[in-house]
Amino acid sequence: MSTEAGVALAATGLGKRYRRGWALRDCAFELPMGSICALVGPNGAGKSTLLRLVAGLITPTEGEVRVNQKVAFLAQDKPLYRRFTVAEMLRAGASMNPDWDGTYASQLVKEAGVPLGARIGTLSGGQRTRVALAIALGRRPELIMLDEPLADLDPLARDEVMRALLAEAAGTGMTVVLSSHVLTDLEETCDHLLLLADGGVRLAGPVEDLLAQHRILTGPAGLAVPAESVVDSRTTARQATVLARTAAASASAGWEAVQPTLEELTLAYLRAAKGKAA
Ligand SMILES: Nc1ncnc2c1ncn2[C@@H]1O[C@H](COP(=O)(O)OP(=O)(O)OP(=O)(O)O)[C@@H](O)[C@H]1O
Repeated sequence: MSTEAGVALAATGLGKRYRRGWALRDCAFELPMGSICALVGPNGAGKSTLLRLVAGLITPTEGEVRVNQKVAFLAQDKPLYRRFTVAEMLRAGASMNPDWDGTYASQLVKEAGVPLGARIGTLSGGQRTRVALAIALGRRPELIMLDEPLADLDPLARDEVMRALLAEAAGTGMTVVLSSHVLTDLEETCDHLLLLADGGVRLAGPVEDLLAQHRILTGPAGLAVPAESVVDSRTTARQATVLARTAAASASAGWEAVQPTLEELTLAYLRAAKGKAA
């Protein structure tokens, strides 16, 4: 592990066991301050558990996670009171957070075009998310974690929420951890990746480095695969497609090698994890 300076959060040997078994085990990674990190993994991989551990809502069974920044957490169910008006919800935010920046939270709500007098229950999914985001940001966090914030939003609302979030991050230098199943939402926005499967870290690091360390190889079916570095391989009657670790794989005879996109890289690791679990 490198020095703590510039590190937003760092996990070592982190594990959480519920009554039914381990949800997360032997988890180690480090996230630099100011990074925008995609947290991905199949259902039940441990993403929410990890975010809840970082937020301090649950305690680790083993290991530790060190958090060096002031955290806000936007949970999957976006806890907002349906009968409250937006203004009442903002006041509730103020009463629950001693270092609340009310002017800032109200400004974010106004920028989102959400009327302060509207009841939460009458808002669209996108508007509700913007209010929940404004309340999370009203604490002026240095690190914000969002658990599938875009899940129930249409593409336009997803785009708007994402833009609002990234504008905040760019303006403040805030670290962002964003869990999502929609890989295309993450492709253009995230500079770090944390991929979990079966309660373990499968891939972690700067996106640029991870992409540079992998190649997609395509070649005729039956060609000898560079076995030691294969993450995932698929074959049709004519063609084999392999995701291989290390750029050295590009030298393998007969294969055409290109750097994967983030979506291709992530899908290959998710497929590989599913294959192992099956
Ligand atoms: N409070 C809890 N009590 C018992 N088991 C739990 C609890 N929370 C999560 N689990 C279990 O821990 C494992 C990891 O769950 P978690 O919700 O962290 O996964 P996830 O990656 O966020 O999944 P999803 O993508 O479906 O939201 C699952 O097997 C889940 O059933």
